[in-house]
Amino acid sequence: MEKIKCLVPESIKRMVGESSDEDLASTSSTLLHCLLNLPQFQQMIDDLADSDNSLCGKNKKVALELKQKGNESYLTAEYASALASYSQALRVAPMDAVDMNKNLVATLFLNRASLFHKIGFLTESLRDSKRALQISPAYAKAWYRRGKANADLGNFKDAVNDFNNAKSLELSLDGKRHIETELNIILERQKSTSRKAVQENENCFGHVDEPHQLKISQVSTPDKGRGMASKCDIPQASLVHQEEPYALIQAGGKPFSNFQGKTGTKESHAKPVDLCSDSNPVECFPEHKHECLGVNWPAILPTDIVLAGRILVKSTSQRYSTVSNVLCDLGLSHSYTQIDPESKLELHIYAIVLLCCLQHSSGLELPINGVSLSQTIILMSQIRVNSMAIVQMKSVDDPPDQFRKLASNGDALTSSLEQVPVGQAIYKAASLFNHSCLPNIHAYFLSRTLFIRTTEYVSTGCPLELSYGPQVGQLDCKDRLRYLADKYSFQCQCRGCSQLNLSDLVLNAFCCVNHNCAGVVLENTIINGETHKLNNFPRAPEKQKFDSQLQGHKLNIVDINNMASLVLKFNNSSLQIHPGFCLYCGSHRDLDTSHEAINKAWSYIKRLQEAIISKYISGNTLLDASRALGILRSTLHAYNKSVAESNTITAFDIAAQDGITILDFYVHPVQAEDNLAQAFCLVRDFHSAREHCQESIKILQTLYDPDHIVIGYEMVKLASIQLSLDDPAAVDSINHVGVIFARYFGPHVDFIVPYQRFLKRVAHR
Ligand SMILES: C[S@@+](CC[C@H](N)C(=O)[O-])C[C@H]1O[C@@H](n2cnc3c(N)ncnc32)[C@H](O)[C@@H]1O
Repeated sequence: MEKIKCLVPESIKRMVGESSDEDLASTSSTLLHCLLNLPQFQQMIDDLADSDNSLCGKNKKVALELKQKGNESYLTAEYASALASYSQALRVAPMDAVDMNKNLVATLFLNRASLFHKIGFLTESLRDSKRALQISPAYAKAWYRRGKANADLGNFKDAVNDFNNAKSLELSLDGKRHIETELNIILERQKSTSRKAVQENENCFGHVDEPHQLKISQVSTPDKGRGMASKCDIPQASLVHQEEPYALIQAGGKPFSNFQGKTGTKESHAKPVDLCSDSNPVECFPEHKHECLGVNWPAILPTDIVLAGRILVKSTSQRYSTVSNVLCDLGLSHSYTQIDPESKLELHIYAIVLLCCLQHSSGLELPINGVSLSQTIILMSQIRVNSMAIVQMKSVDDPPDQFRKLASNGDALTSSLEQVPVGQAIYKAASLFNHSCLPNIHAYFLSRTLFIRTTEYVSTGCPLELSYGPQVGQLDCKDRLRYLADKYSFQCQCRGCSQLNLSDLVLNAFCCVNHNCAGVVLENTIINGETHKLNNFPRAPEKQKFDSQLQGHKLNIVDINNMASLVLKFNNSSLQIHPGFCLYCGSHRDLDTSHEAINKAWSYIKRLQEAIISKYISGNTLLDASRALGILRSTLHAYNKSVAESNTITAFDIAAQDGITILDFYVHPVQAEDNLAQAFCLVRDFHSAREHCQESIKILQTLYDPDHIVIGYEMVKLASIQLSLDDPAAVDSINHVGVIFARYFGPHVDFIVPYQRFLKRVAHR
């Protein structure tokens, strides 16, 4: 891409960079003309779309390495990475390669089928085991896997047939016995439950009794375009929306500058594979040929572009359907005109590349001209703003086993309940939900189905808004605004970015030089954002301050308001904010000197981190780091996020002072709180681990709201540490976890957070 960009003449770059959506037909055809005359461009299309010129090429050795990598990732529950490795292996594995007496491609399909089953993608699991059987019809494990998928999909008759085939093909006696046992279980299930009931309970994850979609309607807003609002008062944790994807692909692909799906979680860099929503995906989407016939573009181009390709193929393969029909039908918003010139050029080039690839490899009957290109660019711009990353909880292993393992090691569970992206999709109706940094709804997925639930009581007429990524408590206002402008090209108008809130004031603040004062001192960059809020909403801050964040949490309002009045002094109707001056008592802090001190302190702490990685910690390194911590604590505000992060170091500090070597412990700032608890657990200092967890929960409750999901994740850790200490307070923590997760996932909590079931049982005992 970079090479091609460099070959585009400056005049065309300028024209494309300045274009609006109305100019697209002419800008794209000018660029098309230019690129088609470049031999380098022709070569690129050949490399991407011609299987003989395959960039990756078929290579058994590479396929075996990727298979091994996939197996390792699978074992460590790195499911997104395992999925990417198996899919890449499938692309490069020669069709006739043999590995351990089995066809390699069939084995890879089988491994991926097991993985899909694990993460709840039953249709994909069924499809991949079918593919394995097409290649190796006598593959007992593939029959067994297909039987498992069929059983969980409620297709009991097929499942029984598959298990019988597996049993007759299986050579080992143990294997036969195992299949026999599972077969009996399935026969029992078939007998005891009607097929309909099974489908409702398992395939639909038990949500059938829950009414939804009655309570919301589409509205038009002055500052955010169309949006969704409540038609009646909606209680907390109500299901307000449920939807299947319009188009879907596994998340990731090459990171494409600004182009990522909105998610609220991490972004994936896995390669795209096919996760189709159709029952017969291979036939429906010719680009799927890439997996076994060696076309490269779906593996090379960014996921958003491949998703656009999928929609184009789908639209043109349906009779009477055209791209403009699809654009009309989707009716999605886009922000082409607002995006930066560089991204506009990339979109133009990708549109040309995509249509050329589709024509070469899929026989797409779509002329490549200004009209089709401008439609493709609009489609890509829509995907950019509206696609969603499908995420699954990483730890989906049987929780009791994990706990048993931990218990037998004498450790507590401190692994985070991390979410991993497994797909990227367009949900047509859900695209109408606007963003808020203080969201009142929460989106989650069961397999590919999207669910949206209220996380607080929503009164009639209120907008229903979810977070596209950043939230109050996680980033300060300026960083959230920058993120949303970069990724989605809009200036956020949500209540979190337009009203004062405590988090934004303390997240990156300095403390007051006066030791008896808990007020905050802000820098210019933060003040600009906060003044913007005050200018836009000039009412007295007391009235609008933190209540909106705290609806439904009356007990804590008093605490947080007390905190708020401690950090800043409300001055009737105005708030005077000046860089370097305490918002409460007005004392002055020299910010330049403070910055110098902090940078120096961080350099000592980084040295300690390096020492920990090298597993040699000298006394001096420790002493310097401890002093540095003191400086950080006396310079930054107590609720500054970096102070919380610097606590991590204390863990190592104490551990190392106790003469304990910390093995294989890698410090990553983003996982600092996790690391801290884990470090204490590693050195069997569960009391300190508990203290840290409680402290970090206290900070997080102030930065977010007291029952935010982030606190739920921390509470799981606290509960597991308390269980290790036989601390009866574990029951309260577990109950609190239950309250928080029920708020976000309603009755689906057991599917999303399997630990929850186990924790509840322990609490009950
Ligand atoms: C996924 S769409 C949401 C539906 C959209 N409002 C519509 O009319 O189709 C995202 C777009 O909505 C607008 N939007 C969503 N949340 C917003 C917010 N908090 N502030 C300003 N604009 C917002 C932006 O234009 C953004 O690109």
